[in-house]
Amino acid sequence: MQRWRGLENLPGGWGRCVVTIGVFDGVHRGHQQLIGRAVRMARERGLPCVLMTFDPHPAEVVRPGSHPAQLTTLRRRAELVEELGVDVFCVLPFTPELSRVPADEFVHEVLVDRLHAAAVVVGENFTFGHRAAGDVASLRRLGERFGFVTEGAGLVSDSAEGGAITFSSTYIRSCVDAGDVAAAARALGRPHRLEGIVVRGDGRGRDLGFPTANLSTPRFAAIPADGVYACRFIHVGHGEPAVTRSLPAAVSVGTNPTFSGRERRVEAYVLDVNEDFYGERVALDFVARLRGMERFATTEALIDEMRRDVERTRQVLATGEG
Ligand SMILES: Cc1cc2nc3c(=O)[nH]c(=O)nc-3n(C[C@H](O)[C@H](O)[C@H](O)COP(=O)(O)O)c2cc1C
Ligand SMILES: Nc1ncnc2c1ncn2[C@@H]1O[C@H](COP(=O)(O)OP(=O)(O)O)[C@@H](O)[C@H]1O
Repeated sequence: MQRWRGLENLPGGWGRCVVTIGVFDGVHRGHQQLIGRAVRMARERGLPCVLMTFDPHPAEVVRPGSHPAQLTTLRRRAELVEELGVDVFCVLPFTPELSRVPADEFVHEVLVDRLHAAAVVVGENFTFGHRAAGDVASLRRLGERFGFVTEGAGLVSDSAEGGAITFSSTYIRSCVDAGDVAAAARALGRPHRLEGIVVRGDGRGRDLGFPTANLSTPRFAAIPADGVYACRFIHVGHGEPAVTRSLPAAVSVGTNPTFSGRERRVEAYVLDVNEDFYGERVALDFVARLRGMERFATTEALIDEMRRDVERTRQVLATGEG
């Protein structure tokens, strides 16, 4: 998969392509169907499939301070869409100028002049251009004029829930925010992943018998509600070839009220290992919520509960999808 930032450096002799456009935060099951459709159309026509996305999130540019919690970093989004068969991951820097480009001008300049779109695939609720004036109908009209096909794909619902839940990034953010990581995983088609770098904490964990890797997370990362979770701890080794390990972990999200902490922390006790993770880039896949964050009267009571958390983590990950 090629990765482009902006449209200034397209390869020479760039021909036609199939384009799908969106923020695609989470690359959830609805996104997966849409992208799958674009990839199939591209294959049928013998053309490359270009996925166009934006950075930063358009909401932040249109209404500063309104950046939604981010389900996937740009790097993770690229990884996930590559698995779906996308040929080009194209990131358009979303600037105030771009937000003011009228819909028809965006189509003409970006989709037609630059990308030479033969087909454009978007969700049926897709809007674009200044004041979100462009929609699937206007895209279709412009496509007839400029010679590309438009496909407005239907939104995908969860059949297990009787179609009551339509998959969307907003719905998944609310699941994560409420700590319902199982519902988030159903909508994503995989557990919600939080990435981070391991930093120093208060140096207390080891004395408790549970050293924890404290994660420093990206600025807008979607962090599950305070509580204790069974997770998979993902660590990519430094060897050649790099080996990725997925280890069971009991994870605490919260301010450590037992010790009257103030900062909200994400800490992972990785089961059955004793290893230095400081400075490492790691990730947590949130599989199940075990309980809420509690303030214990004594350190011993906390330790007893952590032992139970570890046992439940073992059980959940042995029987579940983890
Ligand atoms: C599985 C697990 C469950 C935890 N549950 C709680 C809890 O309910 N209440 C609390 O105050 N701290 C809880 N903690 C956080 C500990 O207080 C924290 O790991 C300890 O203070 C070490 O902090 P440090 O890594 O900054 O040294 C939990 C930690 C783990 C790993
Ligand atoms: N099983 C383990 N799970 C998590 N971290 C571990 C484990 N074994 C060793 N460590 C290391 O110990 C550190 C945590 O020790 P801890 O006493 O909790 O200090 P801190 O407060 O700095 O996190 C981790 O950052 C990691 O480098």
